[in-house]
Amino acid sequence: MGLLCGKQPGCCCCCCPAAAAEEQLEQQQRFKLLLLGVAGSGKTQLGHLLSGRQRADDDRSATNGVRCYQLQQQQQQSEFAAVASITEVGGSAEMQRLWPHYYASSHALIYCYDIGGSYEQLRRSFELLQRCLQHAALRGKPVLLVASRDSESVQLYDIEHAFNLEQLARGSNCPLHLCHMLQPAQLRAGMQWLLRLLQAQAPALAQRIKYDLNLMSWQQRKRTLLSSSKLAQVHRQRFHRAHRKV
Ligand SMILES: Nc1nc2c(ncn2[C@@H]2O[C@H](COP(=O)(O)OP(=O)(O)OP(=O)(O)O)[C@@H](O)[C@H]2O)c(=O)[nH]1
Ligand SMILES: [Mg+2]
Repeated sequence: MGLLCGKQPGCCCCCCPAAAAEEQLEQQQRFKLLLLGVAGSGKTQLGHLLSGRQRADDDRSATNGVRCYQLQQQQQQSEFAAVASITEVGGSAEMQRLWPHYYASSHALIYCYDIGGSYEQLRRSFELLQRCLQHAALRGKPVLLVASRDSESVQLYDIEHAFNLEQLARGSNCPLHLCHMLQPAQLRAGMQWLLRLLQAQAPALAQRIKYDLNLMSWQQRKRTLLSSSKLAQVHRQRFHRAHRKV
């Protein structure tokens, strides 16, 4: 005879399969989005837009570290409810060194670029994106590519063709969608595309993130162990040399 839950039918304790399924569903619809792009590309601006927060007039400084935003999608506004936490990491050369630390725990990438920038600036920005997507912990994850600022002469399809973005996406196996930050309907459709994809891939992505995080912590432990054993070896060598001399 198995143990029965003593609570009312439909209760939400951990022993109910219904509660476990609900918890799993909840976890599946909570997504972590990483917001990257070169310095001044509009990440902080976009974070405020997506979270519906007003950016203070005196808040114009570069992000030195990370900034977090929350996005809540209600079921009434869309086919499903979802909560996304968005983490912006600063885009300066120094901050870019931090980026890889956030890849493994993220479900998807939102990448900002200034569409009004020169060809050279755009080329550098997409080269950087390519390097990000080649990282093992980002490969295959969905990417929302968001243009900031106005540019009457350049359209999204010009960018797509000039920088061969389709091939970039195929090369890293990352589904890619382009939109413009200053076009509310486009941005909304872009976020819908991203969240729908994340919802469809939620169980597989959850497994992948767990695996990548375990791998990361194991590699960290291995490095610590190796460096401490190296220290021990140096200590032994010193001792042996002194011993031989005697
Ligand atoms: N007019 C206009 N200004 C923008 C737009 N996007 C960003 N800006 C301005 O450009 C400046 C830099 O934008 P941020 O959003 O702070 O850039 P960031 O990518 O967060 O930069 P870092 O934090 O330094 O990596 C800010 O003063 C913004 O007000 C845009 O689409 N239009
Ligand atoms: Mg910023």
